[in-house]
Amino acid sequence: MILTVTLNPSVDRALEVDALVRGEVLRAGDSHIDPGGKGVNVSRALLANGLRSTAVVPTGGAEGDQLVDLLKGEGVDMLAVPIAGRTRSNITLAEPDGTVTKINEAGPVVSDAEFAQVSDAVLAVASAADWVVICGSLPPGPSIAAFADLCERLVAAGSRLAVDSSGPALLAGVAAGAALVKPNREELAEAVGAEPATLGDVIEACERLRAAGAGAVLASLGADGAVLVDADGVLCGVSPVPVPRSTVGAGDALLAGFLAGGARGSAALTEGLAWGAAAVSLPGSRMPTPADLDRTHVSVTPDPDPSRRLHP
Ligand SMILES: Nc1ncnc2c1ncn2[C@@H]1O[C@H](COP(=O)(O)OP(=O)(O)O)[C@@H](O)[C@H]1O
Ligand SMILES: O=P(O)(O)OC[C@H]1O[C@](O)(COP(=O)(O)O)[C@@H](O)[C@@H]1O
Repeated sequence: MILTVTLNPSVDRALEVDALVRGEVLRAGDSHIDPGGKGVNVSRALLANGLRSTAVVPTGGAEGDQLVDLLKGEGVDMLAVPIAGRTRSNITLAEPDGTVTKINEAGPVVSDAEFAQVSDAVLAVASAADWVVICGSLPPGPSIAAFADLCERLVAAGSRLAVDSSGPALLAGVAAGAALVKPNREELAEAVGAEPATLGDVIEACERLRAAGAGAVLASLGADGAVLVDADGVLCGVSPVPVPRSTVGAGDALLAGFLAGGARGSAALTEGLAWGAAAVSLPGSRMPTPADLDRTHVSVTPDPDPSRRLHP
């Protein structure tokens, strides 16, 4: 069983528009409402592929109730911790060429007492989980020290911890000795203070995060695929998608596929890339099912060209 923890979940509304024009009334085509937040999406992707997980989510207000209903509707096992604030709604505007514009709310304030309740709920069930996967932004309220403490307690208790977050929260996961971190390109750049231009730059940045405490680094690079750096060495892979439809949740699908594939080596990276590519081909933040997965277009190599330039 995988335990996902989304400290700042959301109700995600995706609208398809012909073209984004500032100051105009835009008429939406298709629209979707999905339960959202990065850990929630990992749980949804695992479930879509027949794998068990439990999603820990602080929830509050009408949107919190809606999130719980949406998760129930999809059959996601959850541990909802009530909070006083209102769960956020995030909006995605998707254009036909695959361009996605997202508006993410900051989210409700989570008080110290509420964060302690969430932490206790996680720690109470963590020992039964194969992985504890903490994903997404931190809500306003909890200090980085409190988040770092949760990560450290999980690692000390012997949990395999994965962290997919940004900024100080990502670095706290690294310093706590998370078994896996999953930064995207921007998060990696922020973590090491340098914008990667080549595959070699990405590999070097991943090695720096490993030196700082992370067991493995799975760096997702959008259309440039993903790089895995762990104790076994380096693997790079791509899975081209001719016409991306919505990249929302692609990183979450990649992470879920990587975990489902055993979290190690070429097979796991292939699985992650297949799930990521499939998510990009689906509308909104819909997570791929086995019927959506095509592993034949994935290529993974242990011997990448470090001078290969990333898309600008
Ligand atoms: N334009 C794209 N074409 C093909 N695959 C993509 C594209 N965008 C994302 N992906 C796939 O989804 C994964 C995660 O996307 P990325 O944008 O790096 O993560 P995040 O959603 O966390 O920002 C990538 O590693 C890749 O496998
Ligand atoms: O916690 P954050 O960073 O604000 O992100 C939350 C958003 O990320 C998502 O999980 C999508 O993730 P991606 O970044 O992988 O596209 C949405 O469901 C959610 O609205």
